[in-house]
Amino acid sequence: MSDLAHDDAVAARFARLKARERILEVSGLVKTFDGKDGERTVLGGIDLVTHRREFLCVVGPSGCGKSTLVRAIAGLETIQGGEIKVAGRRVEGPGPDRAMVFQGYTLFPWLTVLRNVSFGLRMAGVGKVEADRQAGQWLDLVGLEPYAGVYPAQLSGGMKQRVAIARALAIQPRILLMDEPFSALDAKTRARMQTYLIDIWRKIDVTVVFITHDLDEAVLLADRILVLKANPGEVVELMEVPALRPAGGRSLDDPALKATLTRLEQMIHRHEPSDDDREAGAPVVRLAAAGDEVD
Ligand SMILES: Nc1ncnc2c1ncn2[C@@H]1O[C@H](COP(=O)(O)OP(=O)(O)OP(=O)(O)O)[C@@H](O)[C@H]1O
Repeated sequence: MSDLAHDDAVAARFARLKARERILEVSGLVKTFDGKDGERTVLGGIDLVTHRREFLCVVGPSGCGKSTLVRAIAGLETIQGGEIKVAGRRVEGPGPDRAMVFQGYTLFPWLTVLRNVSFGLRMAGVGKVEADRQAGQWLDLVGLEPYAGVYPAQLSGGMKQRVAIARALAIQPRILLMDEPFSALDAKTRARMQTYLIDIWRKIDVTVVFITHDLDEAVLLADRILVLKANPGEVVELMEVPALRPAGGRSLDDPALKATLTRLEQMIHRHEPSDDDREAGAPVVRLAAAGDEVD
């Protein structure tokens, strides 16, 4: 594809995305916490619109409020200003239209894989036989049907996260909220999980909000990337990733993705905490950059 045809195809893709229904609308979101030195504003007025079936990544320095934002969308935090709407309805607390997957393995160790996945369905009043049938289908989707009868302790880290994804999706949420779900996994497993997740997301009607520290992961996965800065957490930019989704998945060799990555790194570098912040005891913040691994 020529550069121009590629740019046109990307523009058409974003036009289609933005024509879709608004699933998540965050306006003027303010979140404060009481600390020993008084009230601290963690999120200082966040505005964000995410469309149906969009894949949104959230990046920003440690402590900028990524988890707090996602927890607020989940309905797990009281907010001090603004509002959050999911499919047009104001969020007042947790609900089945939103499901979460965390970094740590949060499966119930005393339940089999199948029962872990059917748990939410049973809680929602679905009968045992039907809940198990549906759970089996979700396990099939994440490629773990053969492990239905085993216990989480018998699974690898990547498999546990696939079960956690199946469990979250089983209640058919509108939004899947993922807080650094792959960051405890080794690089190879993590790459495989990214591919699995994109395959699953393509097959079902769900909008993903995915927090990551890893900018490579963000450009490989996202339609758009929400870049936050810290103290207080505010939106720096909602960046469109100018790439299509080829059948074999995106590659960091794609010049458009390389350029996006460079721009992201520069943007985050500009918003890193100053020496004054560091001296004041704020956590030293940086994101791992491509080609900058420790050995
Ligand atoms: N329950 C709480 N009480 C007081 N302060 C809190 C609470 N939860 C979070 N904070 C503070 O709010 C700020 C934002 O935290 P949050 O975990 O949302 O950031 P983050 O961007 O997800 O960080 P990280 O990348 O390190 O996970 C931090 O300074 C944190 O200490």
